[in-house]
Amino acid sequence: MTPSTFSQQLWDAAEPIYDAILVHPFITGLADGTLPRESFAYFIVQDSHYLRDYSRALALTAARAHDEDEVAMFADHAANAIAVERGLHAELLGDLELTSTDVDAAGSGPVTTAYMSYLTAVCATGSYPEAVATVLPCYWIYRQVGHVLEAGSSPDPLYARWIATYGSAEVDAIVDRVLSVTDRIGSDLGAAERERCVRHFRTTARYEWMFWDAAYQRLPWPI
Ligand SMILES: Cc1ncc(C[n+]2csc(CCO)c2C)c(N)n1
Repeated sequence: MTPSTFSQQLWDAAEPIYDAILVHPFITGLADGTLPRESFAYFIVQDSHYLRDYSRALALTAARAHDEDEVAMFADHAANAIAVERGLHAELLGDLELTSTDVDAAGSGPVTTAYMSYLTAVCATGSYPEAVATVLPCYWIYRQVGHVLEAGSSPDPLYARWIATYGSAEVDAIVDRVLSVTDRIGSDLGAAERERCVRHFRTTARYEWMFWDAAYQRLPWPI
């Protein structure tokens, strides 16, 4: 069956990846509280690096938009990603007894670097629809994962606090807006560009799985 909307077409292309994320031991460990603290710390440290560059990718996306509401929306989300990095992350790092010096000393890991590089490359050199498709899994997968986790929260108060951020109604409204932009763009895309968008979406959805997996393993650079 042909998907009814562009966002549905994108989601269909990445659904097996999303299903794999839900059963990944990082996610099940957050939910039942068995995730080792060291893996969560790796995640928060890497996410601090990620959010700095994700924010810049959103600013590049904003610069490519033509509709001024969309310019304002992506620019606002770019500023918000920095605010999260400064607020929630600083607080969680404090609870983990880590500082911004530790974040800088750890540097960006192999998966973080690959994911950030891909985001930056597409948002800087691709079309506006390609940029939107590339940044979308970050929003959408976190909202869906947030909802699944929110249903049972976590016996660990630190993990419960993190879960509450992404399972919120505020995140729902943000993602709904981005999805309606995606569907608007999709209505007049040619087949070749549509296919490029599907590939970008699938690639960054894969990076989302790899990001959880790297944190679970505390993956170092191999050399
Ligand atoms: C690896 C990784 N992927 C997605 C998010 C979630 N996220 C980051 S910024 C944003 C909205 C725009 O400000 C959302 C939903 C994350 N934190 N880390």
